[in-house]
Amino acid sequence: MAAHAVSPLTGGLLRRGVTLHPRRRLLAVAAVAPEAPAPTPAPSQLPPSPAPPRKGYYPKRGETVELTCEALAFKGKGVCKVAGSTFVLLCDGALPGERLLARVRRLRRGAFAEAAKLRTLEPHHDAVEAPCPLAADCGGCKTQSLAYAAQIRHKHLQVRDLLVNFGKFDPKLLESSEPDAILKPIVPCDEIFRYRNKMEFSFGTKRWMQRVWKEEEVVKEEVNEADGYALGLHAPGFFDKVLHVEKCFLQSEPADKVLAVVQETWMDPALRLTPYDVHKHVGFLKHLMIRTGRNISTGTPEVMVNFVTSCYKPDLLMPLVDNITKIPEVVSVINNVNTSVGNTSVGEQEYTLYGKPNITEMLRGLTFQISANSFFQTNTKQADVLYKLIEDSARLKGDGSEIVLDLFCGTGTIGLTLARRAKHVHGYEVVPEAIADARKNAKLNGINNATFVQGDLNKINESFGKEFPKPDIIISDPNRPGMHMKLIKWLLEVKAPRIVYVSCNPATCARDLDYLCHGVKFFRCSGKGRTHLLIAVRHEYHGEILDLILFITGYTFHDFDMTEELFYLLFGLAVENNTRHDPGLGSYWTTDPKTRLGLC
Ligand SMILES: C[S@@+](CC[C@H](N)C(=O)[O-])C[C@H]1O[C@@H](n2cnc3c(N)ncnc32)[C@H](O)[C@@H]1O
Repeated sequence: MAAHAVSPLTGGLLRRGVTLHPRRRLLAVAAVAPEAPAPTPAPSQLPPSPAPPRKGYYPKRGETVELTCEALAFKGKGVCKVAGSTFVLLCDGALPGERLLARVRRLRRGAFAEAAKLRTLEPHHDAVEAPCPLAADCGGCKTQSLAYAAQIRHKHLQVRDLLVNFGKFDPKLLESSEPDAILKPIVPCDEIFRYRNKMEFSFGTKRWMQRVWKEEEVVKEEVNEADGYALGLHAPGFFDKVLHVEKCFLQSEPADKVLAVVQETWMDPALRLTPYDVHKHVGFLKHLMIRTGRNISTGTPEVMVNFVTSCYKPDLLMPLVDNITKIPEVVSVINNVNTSVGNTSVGEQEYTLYGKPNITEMLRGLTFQISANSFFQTNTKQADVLYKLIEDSARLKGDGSEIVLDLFCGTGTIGLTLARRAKHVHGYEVVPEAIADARKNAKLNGINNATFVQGDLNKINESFGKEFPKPDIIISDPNRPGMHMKLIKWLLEVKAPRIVYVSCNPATCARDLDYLCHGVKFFRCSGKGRTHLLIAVRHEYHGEILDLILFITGYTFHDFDMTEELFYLLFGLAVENNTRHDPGLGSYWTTDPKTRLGLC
């Protein structure tokens, strides 16, 4: 299969195996409506007048440019332009409405460039003071100085544009004022700090210093880097530079206590602890992962600390363990040993150095065990809201007659919350440890009508679906690359009356929705009845607030491909005459109206 197209604008993988033309990748952002202009400042406050319009401007690497940020792209990068030019420069830390000085870092196949922000010339609209003193330099949070309401507005715009440009949905139908508008309002998060139940900090040999600005002086990037050990989060765009972090507003207070104790202890020369050098591949400490759960009897926080190291030397870790276990909330200390040169935190071996091998958390009245490497939604409160929405959207009759298929089930959380109202839940997941956790979680909650199977949903064959009855409700919650074409094909063939699609990447979600909703040649559905497609999109920014966006569509299908019905009866989108090649299946996709009506 060809290399995946990685789009910084859309968050990564789009069409599997198809490299999108770089201009096309820009579409998702180019269509974002610019913000309303900021109120005009008094003449005394006016910044120096911008450079004259530069038509046909093309940046040079290393050049310092004055930019205006117009919108936010996926992962919070600012979409910036030089005055008078249409050329897009993506810039970390630039926010809509801001005028800034930046240095051009990379040119991306002539279609757009990446730039590093040097300093603000004029602040953005909706500016708020970032509570974290590291916010301007840390790769963890990118939009802390943007009012939360504005963050939500931008996320909404991004999702809408992705659905229009990649999902091929009619913008009028997406956002009509009718109650059946497809794009529902974002469900915001009540808590905008300390909401993450898991943070992963890196140990590093290159400490990234905070920038100090002197009036009118352009500080060189190199000045920010100094040799020295660090424990913290990566500087934006650098895998080898770590910003030293002593407390983090994203994690729980007990987790902050752990971080502080580790920081006080680990650099003591007497302990002979060394950070792992990602260039030379020497050193011991790789990552510090801190997870926060809840004691199911008392409801108080319980914390797991996971040291990821390059080899197994528990004696070296013991002084750290002794200190952190003085914190009453710490109930588990784990050591994952990862001998590979890669940067992941999953070890080949896992050892429990103190307490229990896992912590617990409660969601929708159920108890879940979480081990160091199992997937668990990172915002517990918002996960509760999401699962409630899923339950509502699934609309199980509650008479115990329906079959639920939970694809990408992780530790079984969604399926288990639905099991109480279903006949049986069948869960599929690739990670064996997650399947083991799912089975344990079923037992822990006295649920006997759930079966969890380990399997790779990217590699399904004709026998998939034979081992369980035809599902009434399918939950699909893939990770960021979205669903494989084989799975989409199977979903279209099985014609479950209801699909709930939960996504953490609106770009691949938009692509999958296009495939699911707008037709694939050779896929035809027959039969009559009501079919609903429900899509819940969990819109996640790295280190940012988790919002939920719920799309609900319903349609009736008759003799045609279910996607045709959706296309014509529900959305009535304009038909284009073009044909796309889908290398995943070796077949052709078409938007030809005759094909869409199943007449081919
Ligand atoms: C976004 S998580 C969802 C987990 C679960 N539904 C939840 O809410 O906790 C996606 C899950 O898909 C699993 N996964 C990723 N690729 C997979 C594949 N090819 N086949 C099956 N499962 C996969 C991951 O291990 C992860 O547990």
